[in-house]
Amino acid sequence: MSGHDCEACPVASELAPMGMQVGGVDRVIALAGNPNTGKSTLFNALTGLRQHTGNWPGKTVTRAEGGFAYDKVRYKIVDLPGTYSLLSASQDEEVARDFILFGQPHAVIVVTDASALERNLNLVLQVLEITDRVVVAVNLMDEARRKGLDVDTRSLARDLGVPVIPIVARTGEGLHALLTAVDGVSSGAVQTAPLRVTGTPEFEHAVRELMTHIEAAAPGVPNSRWLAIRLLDGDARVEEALRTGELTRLVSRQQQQDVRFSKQIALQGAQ
Ligand SMILES: Nc1nc2c(ncn2[C@@H]2O[C@H](COP(=O)(O)OP(=O)(O)OP(=O)(O)O)[C@@H](O)[C@H]2O)c(=O)[nH]1
Ligand SMILES: [Mg+2]
Repeated sequence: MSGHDCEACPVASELAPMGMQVGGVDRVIALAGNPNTGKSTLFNALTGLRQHTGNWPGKTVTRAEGGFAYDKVRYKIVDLPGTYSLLSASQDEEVARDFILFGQPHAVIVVTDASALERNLNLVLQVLEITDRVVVAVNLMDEARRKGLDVDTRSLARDLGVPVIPIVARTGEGLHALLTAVDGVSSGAVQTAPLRVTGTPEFEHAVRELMTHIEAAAPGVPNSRWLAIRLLDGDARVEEALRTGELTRLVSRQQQQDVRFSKQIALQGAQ
């Protein structure tokens, strides 16, 4: 991979207003997950001491961001607040949701607790509704093993349609496999097929109708289904993004980014 500077890449213009500095990095990734699943431990394991904290603009929620390089790719990693949902019921949830949706990170690692997977999957599914660039890290595998729990990450990966990697963030076990998956998903080389939850026929009908309107208003929008569901729920932030044209601007940037990825992959293939 070349020493591409993300200052000039499309994602930079979305991240700058969020107070992010993206100079000198190739890709931006985010860590999401329920509280206490080991996100910060993983963040520290990946970044060492190269981390900064600050507040989200206008919000009191603390943000930690840092950098690391893996396989010659320079990553910026953002540790999102721990949340049980992304429905913007609290500032933490809004920050995490807005970053995943509007910050458009190249990949989101959802950190889960191996001993409480079922409960953690709720958030995984919500993230999958927004983006297909997801890697699930099943953390605290040491604790699960101690409790005699067997986690079938292969079946889970097949069912969720995204890579699922067992790790022990505290000791670094599984981090190479995790970063290999992150590389594949964030470069676009690995295409995921995320599981999406469906509702009653009436609900699906309403969603489809709204999707048509959203896609007409913002052609090529990558997550019109999620946006439609949020609109049905009366989500003011999504409504505003549609009304102000913010979504349309995001779509054109996303398309430029996809072209950039294709070029990168072609270049890598030619080397
Ligand atoms: N045994 C074990 N403990 C871990 C592992 N990863 C994290 N922990 C511990 O789990 C606790 C929570 O870890 P954090 O990294 O603070 O979790 P978090 O997701 O950042 O928590 P919030 O920021 O509150 O959402 C800490 O006591 C960690 O030391 C692991 O792989 N194994
Ligand atoms: Mg934390």
